[in-house]
Amino acid sequence: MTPHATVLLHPDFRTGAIDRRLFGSFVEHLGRAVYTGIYEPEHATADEHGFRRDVADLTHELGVTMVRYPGGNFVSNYVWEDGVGPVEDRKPFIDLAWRTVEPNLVGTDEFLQWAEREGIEPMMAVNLGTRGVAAAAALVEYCNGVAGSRWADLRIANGREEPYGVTLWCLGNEMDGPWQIGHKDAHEYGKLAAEAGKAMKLVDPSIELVVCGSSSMQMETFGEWEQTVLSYTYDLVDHISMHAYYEELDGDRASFLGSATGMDRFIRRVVASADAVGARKRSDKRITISFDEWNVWYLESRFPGETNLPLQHQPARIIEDVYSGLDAVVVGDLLVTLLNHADRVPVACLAQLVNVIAPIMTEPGGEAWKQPTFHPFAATARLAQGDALDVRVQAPTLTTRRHGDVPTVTAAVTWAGEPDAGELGVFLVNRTAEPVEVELRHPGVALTLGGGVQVTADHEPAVHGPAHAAKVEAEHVTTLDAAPVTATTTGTTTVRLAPESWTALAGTATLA
Ligand SMILES: O=[N+]([O-])c1ccc(O[C@@H]2O[C@@H](CO)[C@H](O)[C@H]2O)cc1
Repeated sequence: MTPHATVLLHPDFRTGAIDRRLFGSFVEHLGRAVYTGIYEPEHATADEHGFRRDVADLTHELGVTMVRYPGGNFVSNYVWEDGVGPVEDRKPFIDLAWRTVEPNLVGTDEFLQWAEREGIEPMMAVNLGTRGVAAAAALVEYCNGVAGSRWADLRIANGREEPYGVTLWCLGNEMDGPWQIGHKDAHEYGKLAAEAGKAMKLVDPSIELVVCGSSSMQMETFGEWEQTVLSYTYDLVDHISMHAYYEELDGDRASFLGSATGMDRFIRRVVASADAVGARKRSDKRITISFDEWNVWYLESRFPGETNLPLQHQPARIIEDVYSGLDAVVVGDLLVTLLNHADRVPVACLAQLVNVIAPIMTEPGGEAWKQPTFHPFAATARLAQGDALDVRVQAPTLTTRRHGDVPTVTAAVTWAGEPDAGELGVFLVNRTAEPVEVELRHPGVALTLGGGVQVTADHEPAVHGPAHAAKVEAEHVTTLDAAPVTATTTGTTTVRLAPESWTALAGTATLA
């Protein structure tokens, strides 16, 4: 039988090393991400610091390497000094981004110590909405400074002697978005980011800076924004941010299943925009991408919009999207795109970690459980090791309303180990409603595929709660003891993919 698609791979053709920070996530002071999410002192599993053990354990199982904090839109009106020092002296404030009274029980020290205890790298954001250069530099000094200066000494007085050594810093959040508190145009933001970033690196030259790119590819200022902002900051920053959320709109399943091709085009366009600035500057420096918000989010179809939110005095159930098996297939496919851009995307954050558009859900005082989207992320974080290979996929395309022509099959392959003997991770997506045969072509390479994980899409609306999540898991997430291989010859291995599915397989390979 003629294969539906072919995937050509060879270890001599590599895209780049997979930075472990690709498996980051995000905890914002938003809804129940912090309070009754990672932190709930009254919970049965809470540790001595008030953080939920069950959530931390699921975070480890998810394979999250890094967590971005404290926002998001929240950071653009956050006064970090109000969140440090004795808890009893801290004052609540109205967070304007999500119209919620923030009690300031968890702040910089509590978050950074949680991340440290859990072995997770923190990624911090500074407020460039309502604040500026001085507050940003002070926060870097508070986190990373040694004894003998004002803000470092304040940290020490607050009980933390050792600097935290936070490496990754976001210069604000989505500053192009009209919804952002302290929204700016590209020139205003570019100049402020350049000055804030300069000051922050003068405090600690070892930090890496992320400048804000566009909030989405649909923003009117997209492209122009990237080039203007980088014209001010190119020599200073390390990364430019990308944010993208995908959803099924108007029952357009084909477009939704093609989301990862939309993400791929978005990445290529941001790379082109950044490289255009570099070319103009005759610079050999390459700006990389921090894809620090990505996920499925039913934003347009279900989210009421921040300005309509009633003022909340308790952690509220804001944007607690419930995910389906279909959403999980798309999340797996988005990870395929990220792997295929390993050379330009070293940092990414699944937005978010818990309760808010999240793979982990909790009930206050109750259980914590996995959403269907948990599974492709966990399997990819586990199996994608070493380098991403530069694979060549040939597959028929189909035309979608939102993304134009998209391939019916996508693939990523990773190779860890020696140049002539590697452990493989093979990630394959079938976007069609029929099973397909995919021929892996590996000339000169002896390849053995083992087991893995398969996720299939469903046709049912997702229902909130652990019982439905468990049902989706039972029916649509399968541990494969063996790869679904249907034929082999020297140099080819054919696998069969279920309809609308994401499959991850482990393998071993040696040069023949
Ligand atoms: O497209 N939009 O309308 C849109 C609106 C808000 C928005 O916010 C971003 O997503 C929020 C949730 O992760 C983060 O706090 C923020 O950075 C991201 C996109």
